[in-house]
Amino acid sequence: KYPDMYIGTRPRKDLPGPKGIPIFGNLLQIIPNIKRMIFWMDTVGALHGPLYTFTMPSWGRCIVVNHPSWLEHIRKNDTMVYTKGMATLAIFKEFPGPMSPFATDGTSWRSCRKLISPIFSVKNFNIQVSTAMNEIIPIAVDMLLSAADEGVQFDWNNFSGRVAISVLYRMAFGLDPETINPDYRCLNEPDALVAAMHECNTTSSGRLYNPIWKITDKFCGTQRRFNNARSVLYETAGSVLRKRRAQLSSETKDGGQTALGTDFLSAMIDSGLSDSEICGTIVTIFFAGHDNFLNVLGWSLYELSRESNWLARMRDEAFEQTVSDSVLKYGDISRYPVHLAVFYETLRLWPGVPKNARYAEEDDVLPAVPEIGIAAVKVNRGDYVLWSDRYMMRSEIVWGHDAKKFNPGRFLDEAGQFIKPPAPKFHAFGSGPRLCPGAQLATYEFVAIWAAILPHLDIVPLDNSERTMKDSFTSTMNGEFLVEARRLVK
Ligand code: HEM
Repeated sequence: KYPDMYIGTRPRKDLPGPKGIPIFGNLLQIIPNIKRMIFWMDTVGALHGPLYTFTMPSWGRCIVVNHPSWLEHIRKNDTMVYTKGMATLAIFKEFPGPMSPFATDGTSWRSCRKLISPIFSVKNFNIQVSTAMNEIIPIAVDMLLSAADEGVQFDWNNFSGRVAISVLYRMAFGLDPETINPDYRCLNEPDALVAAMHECNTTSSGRLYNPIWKITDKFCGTQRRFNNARSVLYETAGSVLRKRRAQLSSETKDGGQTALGTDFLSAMIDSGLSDSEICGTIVTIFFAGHDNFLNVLGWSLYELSRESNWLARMRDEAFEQTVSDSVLKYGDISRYPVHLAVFYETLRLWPGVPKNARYAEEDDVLPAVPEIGIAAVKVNRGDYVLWSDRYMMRSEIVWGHDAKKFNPGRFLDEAGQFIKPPAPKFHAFGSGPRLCPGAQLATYEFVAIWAAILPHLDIVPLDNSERTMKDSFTSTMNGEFLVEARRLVK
């Protein structure tokens, strides 16, 4: 009954795809690729095109739908007709946790998005984000200058990860996590938060295509390491929250006005959220904001060091726009079209979530795509639809003949103004109801940090050869990215 597919799945003779074996479907092809699924999907996509199918335990029937027209349809119906599905939800419920929009669908998802909204809608968002950046950027630049003066080599990804944590921590709590300081030697100090983020992210993404992760993780010690790392994150959030609540209640007892402050924590306390809701939201923000910012800083340097004319244009823009030594404000980023174009182009080639999936709660039909000669596609209730932003955003069908080339110029008009690409053609921040709420924040962070570094420093990778990414939730660079910082001779 199941000649080439996983037991319980329905045959799909109308779709191409790699041939499986009875009962197990494509599991034997997937097992060696569990930790490199993105590359396996690239290889299978090169053979079968943008639409193909495979089956495996715990997921069942998977249909790969690598075209923006299908994504547009799926993502409009996200959280209701298409949900994350049990296989993925089980992983996200462990981390970032059950209170997170990543781990919920339908009405629970709506409540979780609401919990997170005070952060993105508070009136003084401009002030709190700009304040955090104003504090961290001078420290980061001083650290780079100290590395330049000593002529030391360091890992740019280590630097970027620490900047990412520092910015998030300051925005969340209005405090300095002391992850980075003006002396480059801080990069050699172990940092509990950075290590915990790394452990939670790597373990979670390694679970995605491992149908028996609950068993394997228990026996190889991963579960214990993961639990410890997750506790570090929740306890950090919990202890800052307890202190803040104690401070607020002593101010109230004294009969004074409580000064809530302008950080995310204050915004959430002010909206009446419970302790567990606040801690869950803070951990979600760390999960969502850390890796992606680290990655885009790394991949932008990688691309810019191979296309130095764009680096020169960014530097010219930074010199022209910088009127004083202060860090640019949140509202100033539209004056940096080249920085914006580089940010978007980096994310096009190295998207935030390179592969993703949804579970069909109902029977559905994906629209025909006549330009690639594909008729409407039936999706059965219980199927998973999978897509690879990496595949689509490097696809010549979607982005034209130079799709694989780093060319920020595609996002600039003739007058040099930035043109924001439409979603879901540009899908690095997702689309539909689950569109990334941190997109503007990340854009600002990117522009602010590069505009502060470039007038003072050259960051030079030691090895300019081609680099690859690891298979993880995000486009994480494989290995260290060793660089030297050099003071700019004016
Ligand atoms: C370059 C930086 C970033 C990129 C490329 C990025 C990308 C994405 C993508 C692709 C999604 C959709 C995932 C899905 O549909 O399954 C997403 C969701 C999300 N992002 Fe971002 N992100 C970035 C930065 C941030 C930051 C800085 C924050 C917050 C501080 C943030 C908060 C979130 C949240 C909370 C969600 C969950 C949305 C939901 O499921 O409703 N992101 N992000």
